[in-house]
Amino acid sequence: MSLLDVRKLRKAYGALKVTDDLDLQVEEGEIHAIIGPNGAGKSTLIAQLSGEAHSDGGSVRFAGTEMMGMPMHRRVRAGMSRSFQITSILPGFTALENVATAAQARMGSSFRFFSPVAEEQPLNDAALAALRRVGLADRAFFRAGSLSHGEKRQLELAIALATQPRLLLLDEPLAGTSGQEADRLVDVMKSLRQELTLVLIEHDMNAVFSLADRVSVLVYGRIIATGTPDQIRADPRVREAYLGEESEEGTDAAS
Ligand SMILES: Nc1ncnc2c1ncn2[C@@H]1O[C@H](COP(=O)(O)OP(=O)(O)OP(=O)(O)O)[C@@H](O)[C@H]1O
Repeated sequence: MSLLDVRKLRKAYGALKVTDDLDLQVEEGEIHAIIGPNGAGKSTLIAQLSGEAHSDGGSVRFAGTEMMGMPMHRRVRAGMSRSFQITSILPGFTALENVATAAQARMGSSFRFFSPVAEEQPLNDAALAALRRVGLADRAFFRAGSLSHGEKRQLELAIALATQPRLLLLDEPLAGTSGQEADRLVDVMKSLRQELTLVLIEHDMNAVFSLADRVSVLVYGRIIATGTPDQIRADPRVREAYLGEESEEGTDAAS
């Protein structure tokens, strides 16, 4: 049984079918990248999986349980969490406070790790562990606003990790980073493979092909191919629909 089993997922904006009977299977422990041209529906898919966006139909089974109709905080408690954009970080609060408060808010106050609210130590311990996990422990007491762009992206990861997910959904975790910052984030994601399953949307093809165990290609709201990076590179349907000649040079084919 796949950890995440998506069948016939649908969502339309008026006449525009953004996800169109989409099927996707994600296996436990893998890093699964979703690539596709601009406007293919990647962000919408992540929002539908996390419960942030309503779906018109279909099934999203996570660890054997149907998630459709469940609000986001219940999916988080079930073990499915997504990272949020830098804009959700509170610049005047420390990195530690950001992780602790955001994780608590996402799970609701009744979650076992973070209740009762009056008892802050377990909350701070969990937040610190998450910061350590992404290599940001030495910035725990720095104001989030003073962190570099790459560190803010690490902080986003820590916030998502503090909810102790079994499956982590990442929407462009490398956006806006380059060089060493991107390399550091790729290393952090690789190290997470041992303990959780990652689904990520990413435009940086070099990162995708070095990081992912499997890649799914989304075009016009449907997954047209799933396979290892080598299989995807060699797939004529993918080349025709999406990758084109740019992939041969290892450039960013999606932007
Ligand atoms: N709230 C909305 N209302 C109407 N149309 C929307 C809405 N959100 C997204 N769309 C449309 O749905 C399509 C898919 O958008 P989405 O952002 O999911 O694509 P994407 O693959 O993530 O694109 P990109 O790679 O550019 O981020 C686009 O045509 C977009 O214009």
